[in-house]
Amino acid sequence: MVRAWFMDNESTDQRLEHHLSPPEFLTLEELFNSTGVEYFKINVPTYDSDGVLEGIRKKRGYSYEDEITCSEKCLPDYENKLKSFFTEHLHTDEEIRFVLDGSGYFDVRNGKDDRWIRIEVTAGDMIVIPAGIYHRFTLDVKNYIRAKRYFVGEPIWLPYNRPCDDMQCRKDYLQKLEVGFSS
Ligand SMILES: CSCCC(=O)C(=O)O
Ligand SMILES: [Fe+2]
Repeated sequence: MVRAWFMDNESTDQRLEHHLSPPEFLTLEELFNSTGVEYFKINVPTYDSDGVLEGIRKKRGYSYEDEITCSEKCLPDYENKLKSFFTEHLHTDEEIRFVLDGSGYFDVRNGKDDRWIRIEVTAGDMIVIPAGIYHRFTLDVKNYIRAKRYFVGEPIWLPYNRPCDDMQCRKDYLQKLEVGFSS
């Protein structure tokens, strides 16, 4: 079961869980309603043949796919990449990740009050981070994740660091936040 929770404001190691005291968790429905983040459970041993991932890809038009491994050994320019992943930013398109192995945290801003929500992802978790939402990523204390990345058309990975509130994708996102998300 994927978990999501509101973060504390401690400036200790970003790889720690950073729970409030007492911890305050969100359900997937609460996460979706307050951020637009979507979640799919995929069975890693059978995803190639069971049709679940294929169905999502077809329905959403994901035409591009590749794989990324984040570990000190496998990721070129590791330190700088991790720094930029964890710098608050947004994209003009969805950020789609399907975790094959390892684990990590995607942090997204709560729509209502801008609080950080931490989403823990492990093998079998597929998340879709909407265009225009402020977010960031960090490895956890195990320092390893392997994930597939998807994209509609030619991939654009460019991050726009906060603040970039004048961008059209940000305005579109805020509009969806106001009227409510629909998948
Ligand atoms: C789990 S994928 C690693 C993070 C990443 O690709 C990103 O933040 O863009
Ligand atoms: Fe991102």
